[in-house]
Amino acid sequence: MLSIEQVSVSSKNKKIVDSVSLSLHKGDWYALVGQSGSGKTLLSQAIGQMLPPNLQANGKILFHDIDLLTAPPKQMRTLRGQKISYIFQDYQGSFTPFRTIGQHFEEYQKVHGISDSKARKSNAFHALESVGLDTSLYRRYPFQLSGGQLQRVSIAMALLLSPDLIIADEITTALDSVSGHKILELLSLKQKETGFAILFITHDWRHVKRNANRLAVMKDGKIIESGEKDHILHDPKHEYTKQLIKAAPTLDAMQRMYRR
Ligand SMILES: Nc1ncnc2c1ncn2[C@@H]1O[C@H](COP(=O)(O)OP(=O)(O)OP(=O)(O)O)[C@@H](O)[C@H]1O
Repeated sequence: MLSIEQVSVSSKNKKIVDSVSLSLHKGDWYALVGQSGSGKTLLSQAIGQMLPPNLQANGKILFHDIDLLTAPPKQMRTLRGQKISYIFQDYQGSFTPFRTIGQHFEEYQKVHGISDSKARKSNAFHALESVGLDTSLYRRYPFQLSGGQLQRVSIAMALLLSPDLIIADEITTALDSVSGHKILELLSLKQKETGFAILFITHDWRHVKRNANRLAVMKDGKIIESGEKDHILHDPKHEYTKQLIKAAPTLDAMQRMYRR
């Protein structure tokens, strides 16, 4: 479904992401892990032509045979939301404070060509319910919702048009661990229902272990190890991967806590 081939991201004088290749298949939960500043976010932004203007991506990113790096902006605007959706860590920044949740749903659907206002409202209500939220939230303002509720609204919106690919960048970082865990359970449930693939950027090995089926480890702009999760967790080849795994000693303790 998504094939990233030899992709680099550079500024005027520096290559930040260096010849990265990876591919996602339908239903994959693909974790992208690695040190801070290794280029995970920039790689994910390159997929949707969302890079900051001072950065340039090279290589090929094929999504159902469309090269996303060269697709015209109009086509990208349609693809984003309908086929590829982003969910961010900074969910608060995704909402305009003086507009209700309902107005956000309205705007999102209008942009994507849903012209029937009754259908838009019913879609929004259904989307809220599908992520376990009460439809009364439709009339509320973002500041009247908790962090976990707002991130649920982001997920409802991201899934509204049934995309094939979700790009989730540190989506639980700003939440407490129980809310974060619930958000990932929700995403996993939705993935089972609809079969989207997810590129899941995280620092948290607990989430990798629980949710991912495949993963890639990035360091200094390069992928140093990738493949099946079980394989890498049990037999890491690269010293840096071994260190990352070792640095998550609370893993088993946390799992015991979740099971309780
Ligand atoms: N617009 C930009 N111009 C120049 N350098 C940038 C720009 N945006 C990010 N960088 C640099 O590129 C590197 C990679 O950033 P990126 O945000 O992709 O890292 P990351 O792996 O996602 O890190 P983290 O895990 O901390 O979010 C960092 O050193 C960052 O400072």
